[in-house]
Amino acid sequence: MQFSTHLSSTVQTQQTSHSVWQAAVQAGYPAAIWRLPNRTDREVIIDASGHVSTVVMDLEELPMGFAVSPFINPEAENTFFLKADFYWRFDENGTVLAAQNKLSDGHPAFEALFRSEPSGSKNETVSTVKVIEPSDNQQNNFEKNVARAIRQIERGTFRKVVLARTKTVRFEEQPDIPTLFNRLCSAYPNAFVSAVYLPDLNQIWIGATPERLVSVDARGIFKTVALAGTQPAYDTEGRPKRTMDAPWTQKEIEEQALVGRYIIGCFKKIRVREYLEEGPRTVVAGNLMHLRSDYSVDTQVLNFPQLGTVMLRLLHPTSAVCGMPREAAQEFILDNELHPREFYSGFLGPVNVYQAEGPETHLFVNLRCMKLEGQEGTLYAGAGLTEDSVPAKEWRETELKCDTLLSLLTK
Ligand SMILES: C=C(O[C@H]1C=CC=C(C(=O)O)[C@@H]1O)C(=O)O
Repeated sequence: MQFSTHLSSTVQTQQTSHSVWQAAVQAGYPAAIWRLPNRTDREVIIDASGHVSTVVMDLEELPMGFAVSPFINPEAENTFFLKADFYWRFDENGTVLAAQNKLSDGHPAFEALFRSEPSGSKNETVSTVKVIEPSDNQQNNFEKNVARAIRQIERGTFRKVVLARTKTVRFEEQPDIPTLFNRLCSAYPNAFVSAVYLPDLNQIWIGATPERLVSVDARGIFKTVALAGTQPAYDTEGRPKRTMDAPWTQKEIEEQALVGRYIIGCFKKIRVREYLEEGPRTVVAGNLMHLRSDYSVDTQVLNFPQLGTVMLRLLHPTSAVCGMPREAAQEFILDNELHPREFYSGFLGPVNVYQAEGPETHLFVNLRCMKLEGQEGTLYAGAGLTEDSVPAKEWRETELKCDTLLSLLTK
């Protein structure tokens, strides 16, 4: 799809990622801001329809936009999609590198979004936050659920399940999302950092996830990963551990291997044998370390341009967030978890966004994230369980995962 590169000069050159985000939220337009792993530029999309519609994820057909999927989304047919009516790319200092606009002159969104002068970077602080510490009851319930899951694993109902929990925080006033976003970008350079405003739901989701679900770059290279196993990235004295020294238990090796086997099973289903597998290796994700295997396929050599779409439908939800076998694990999650996951452990990311060489899609699993509704934030974290799981250790693991965001909120 081609874009007009025209934007009124005020819109094109004077905006910052801060000001366009604020303008969209104030005017009630869906907006997404993101930074890809190991990149410095930030990208922003605003949907000028004022609503987020749902689409079937067909990467071949979809226009440029930003996808947000809930955890429960069979065949990815019910995915929220922000159309790129406005698109900007900024460098890390906020200079506009590219700006595109799909609307005709005089569209009411121009007026609503940019009627005032760009406000610049006002209020670059995150308001004071009160963490509602989980009660013993919450911890007990989670650990009871873990024990219940282990019994089901021993009975053979499933081999692995991922159980999640929430943690609530209250802000004195709505936090400044672009500031929080910038903090996440600086703290987690190899994460996918994003914030999405969904006015219909009155929610903002913000996070820094380490898990790529499906990417197809401009050269047609498909990528996915098998990520699992968790340990702190720092030793007890607070010194960073060396990845080569990270000790992994049999439980964690098996947990990650199950995710890898699941991905290979998906390739087998569609008779793709020409995939490259690298790893598993230890990777750092903020305050944590994981085991990760990387998979890639050259879709052009294979003459299989739909691979991204086909794999997305097969992969989501992977056994890194659901379990194995998938159906039994999902049933257990729906029956036992105390909070609906909503967009946590769904996927999100840019779709068909033009880069120098052509359109690219980069979808990530929505982990290490927070839902913000007014002044209340809900953090989500899950832990992969196998028969060797210890309930108290799994709770501790979810606490560490919540810290990825919490440590930056309480800074
Ligand atoms: C489910 C989460 O993490 C997944 C990704 C990496 C490691 C995981 C684990 O060790 O359990 C989880 O499978 C989460 O962060 O909420």
